[in-house]
Amino acid sequence: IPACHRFHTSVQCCQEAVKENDEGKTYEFQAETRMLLDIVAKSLYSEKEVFIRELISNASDAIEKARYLALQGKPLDSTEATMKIHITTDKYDKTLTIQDSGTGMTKEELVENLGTIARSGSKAFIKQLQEGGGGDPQNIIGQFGVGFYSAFMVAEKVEVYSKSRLPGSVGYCWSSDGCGRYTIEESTDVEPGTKIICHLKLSCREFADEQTVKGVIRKYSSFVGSPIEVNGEQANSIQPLWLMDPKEVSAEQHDEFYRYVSSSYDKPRFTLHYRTDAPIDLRCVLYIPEGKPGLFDLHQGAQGSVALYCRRVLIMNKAENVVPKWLRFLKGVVDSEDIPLNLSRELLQDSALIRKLRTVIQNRAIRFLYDKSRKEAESYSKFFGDYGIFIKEGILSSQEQVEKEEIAKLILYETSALPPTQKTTLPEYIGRMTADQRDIYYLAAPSRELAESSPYYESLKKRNVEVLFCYEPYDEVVFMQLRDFNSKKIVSVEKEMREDKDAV
Ligand SMILES: Nc1nc(Cl)c2cnn(Cc3ccc(Br)cc3F)c2n1
Repeated sequence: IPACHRFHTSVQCCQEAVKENDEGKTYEFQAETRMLLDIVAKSLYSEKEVFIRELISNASDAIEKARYLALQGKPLDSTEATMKIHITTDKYDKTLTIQDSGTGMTKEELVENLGTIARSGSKAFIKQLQEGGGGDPQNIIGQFGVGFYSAFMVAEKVEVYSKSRLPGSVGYCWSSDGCGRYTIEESTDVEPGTKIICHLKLSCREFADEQTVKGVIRKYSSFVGSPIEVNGEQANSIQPLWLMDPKEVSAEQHDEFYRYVSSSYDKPRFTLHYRTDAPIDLRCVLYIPEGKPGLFDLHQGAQGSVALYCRRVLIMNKAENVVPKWLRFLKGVVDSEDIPLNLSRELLQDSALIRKLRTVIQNRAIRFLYDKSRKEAESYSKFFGDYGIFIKEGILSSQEQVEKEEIAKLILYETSALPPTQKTTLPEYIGRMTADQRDIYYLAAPSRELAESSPYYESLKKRNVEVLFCYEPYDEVVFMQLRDFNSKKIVSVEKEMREDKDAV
């Protein structure tokens, strides 16, 4: 036991007051630690069920660590059998037990992993939390241990049996009711690793039901690295496609994964599978559906269907802010290690991290689609026919000219330079401009016939100047909003002619 616990002197003791009592030592949490743990246990999470995700994540990390140590040549029976997470439910005792054969905890770690919070400037963190700041408090709550405390959202008592795999370690039993006091004592016949028994509150007894637990695992932990068994039956199985090398993944695997993430029965029209580690760690698989968007999908408020993961663990299954609104037709998974694992819904809303993620994804999606418009003009044109409305919305809703022009690279229009139904992009129009032409011209008309017979068009035709045709009122608004592209003015032929006439 660290010195300060033995000789209880107010100056030295950094952590807990120690009171002797018959069944071993009872510790008190320091005030800050207790405040933070109360926040974690009461308000940090939007849904209580995430405690299962947190405990599984800690168990999985502990197994990963043990696997890593084994690779380092430390003596360890790293047979696959022990590398499982065993979950058992008992409806009669109202308990949920999660056991792992990971590295386990020493007595110090059992105490430290919760106590470190007090030392890592929790006052500032608590203030930030209480002010609801959108900051990224990755330092503390992403850390090992605090997620554990979410168990007290549903448990009136939690027992932790743990034995470290360090040679010569003995097993301990840590127990607490989550109200600031805990006991810790040596315990015999503890397996190496950690076993956590949650004695559920009466109001949370649903988590002693096997089907409920399996449902929560399927929702958040389908892709966790270690096999998870619930009452002896495997409960997670799906391969995290996004972590695989893009070249290794077959079209069939994408079809199956697409159906899983989009809970629909069609296939992906386009698949964007990529990873980057700068400016942020990001692995993602994004799909554009074969099917046309439904009226509901068009709806501004329609929830995106991109799920946000952190290290294979689901954080949010309809992460609205991860992709920009105009890309809400994308479906798939975004996984970033830079997201603190157990951030709640509220904290994720508009954090700087999410904004960075969104920008990276938007730029990559634009580049991907622009490539498609050049390499697969036919399928891109079909895509634009079905989804162009979203892209035009993107131009109208974006705040910066640079971003507007980036998105504008994706729009297709009919043009006087190509036969009817063939379309061009703005960059292609510019590629055909003659040296003396300064502006990009467009003409709004209800149809091609009317456009070509318009007097405005006649004069430009004579001067052999290319004119873009737009038949929807919406398109005209897009051009008026866009104003410039690639430092060329976008000019309506009508206005141009009127000014000339006025000028004459
Ligand atoms: N499963 C597992 N395995 C390992 Cl190695 C660790 C390390 N920290 N934690 C979180 C934690 C921290 C303090 C207490 Br008390 C309990 C608890 F689960 C772990 N959980």
